[in-house]
Amino acid sequence: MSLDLKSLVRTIPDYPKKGILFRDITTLIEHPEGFRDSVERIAAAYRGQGITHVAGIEARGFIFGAGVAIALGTGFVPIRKKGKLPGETIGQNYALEYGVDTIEIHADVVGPGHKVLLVDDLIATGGTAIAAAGLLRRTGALCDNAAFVIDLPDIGGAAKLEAEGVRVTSLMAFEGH
Ligand SMILES: O=P(O)(O)OC[C@H]1O[C@H](OP(=O)(O)OP(=O)(O)O)[C@H](O)[C@@H]1O
Ligand SMILES: Nc1ncnc2[nH]cnc12
Repeated sequence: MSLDLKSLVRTIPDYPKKGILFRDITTLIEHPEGFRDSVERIAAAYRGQGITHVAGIEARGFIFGAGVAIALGTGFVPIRKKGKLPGETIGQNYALEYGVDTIEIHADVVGPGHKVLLVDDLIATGGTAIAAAGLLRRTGALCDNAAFVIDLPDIGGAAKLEAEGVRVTSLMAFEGH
């Protein structure tokens, strides 16, 4: 029988702000089969599709994105929070469910002819992922697929990302906020 990955995600109410139900993946990744199956199920959906790079969003997207890149045999592109990358960067501001932030990539890391799979742990408003896909596309790379461990469909981010022309998959969904 396949492992119930959703049961391994812990929910913590009122973190980091009152009213937020925080979906905590640390309990999923400390479970050996839970971590391995999460990565493998994402990778399985994209094998043979010509993905050249997996891009992961700091910080939780690095955990799953790096694993998926290894599983697919691709390079890994870190999408970092502002000021962390040493080379020339391009950046994008975005709004979070609970604040604002800026993400950056190296300007020369991917470009025309590359097909990038975006990976993150969770999509809520979609602000982070839309900013990330936009950054990758500004390089000339193709970014038409994004994979998440968790979707919060009632917040609507996955639908917004789809409307930007990015096909979205997720391993589980939590209803409500
Ligand atoms: O769909 P959105 O509303 O944009 O929210 C989703 C993003 O929020 C979380 O990251 P966070 O910015 O909290 O950073 P962290 O990974 O460093 O904890 C999560 O890991 C996603 O990247
Ligand atoms: N509800 C939530 N739980 C965990 N991470 C998040 N990032 C944005 N919203 C979140």
